[in-house]
Amino acid sequence: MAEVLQNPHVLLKVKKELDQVIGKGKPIEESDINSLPYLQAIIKETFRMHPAVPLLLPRRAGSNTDLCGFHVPEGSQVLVNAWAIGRDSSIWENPSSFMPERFLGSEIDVKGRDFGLIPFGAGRRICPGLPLANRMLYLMLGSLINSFDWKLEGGISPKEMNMEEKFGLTVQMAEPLQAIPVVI
Ligand code: HEM
Repeated sequence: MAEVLQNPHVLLKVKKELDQVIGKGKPIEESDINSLPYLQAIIKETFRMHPAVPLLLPRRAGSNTDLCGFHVPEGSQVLVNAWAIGRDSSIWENPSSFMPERFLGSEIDVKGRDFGLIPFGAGRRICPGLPLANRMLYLMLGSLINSFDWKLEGGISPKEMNMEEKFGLTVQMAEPLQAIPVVI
């Protein structure tokens, strides 16, 4: 939501998509999600830049392994930095820019098969809540955007928003977003 409000051109574009596919102010149904490619791209782009669990869950190396020139001894704790992967310029063009368009027409998804985008992890310990979370995100974000217009509290402009992050097991905005819904 913060990225959408910070990028008014993205907000305009997704509002237009929602208006055309669902109709202004109407609630979103699960069956609508497939017809909303730009909303889907916004969620993927948000996961790329702001994975909620930035280091996934720790792993332990089951055996001695050589990986990309590094020796990983058996029993080592291994952390996978999904946050850094999402900002890696060898994988993503302009990694610091919020550009949902990069996912339009792309096959990349968040289900653990594209290692450049693993907000739910991958492999045997992938998040079991993925199917639920993924659906809920579209319904929540899409409904908030389609049901209201939004203004930033204190009359600040999108450029003045503080987008700094606070790291921990999960990552959050350092300064929580304060936005006011305006009934359409
Ligand atoms: C946007 C929402 C969510 C995100 C981004 C997320 C992300 C993650 C990540 C990154 C992991 C670690 C996976 C790994 O290390 O490979 C994880 C594990 C897990 N998640 Fe989620 N999750 C979300 C929602 C949920 C929900 C809704 C549930 C339950 C209904 C859930 C239950 C779990 C459980 C039980 C694990 C541990 C799995 C294991 O270690 O075997 N998550 N999640």
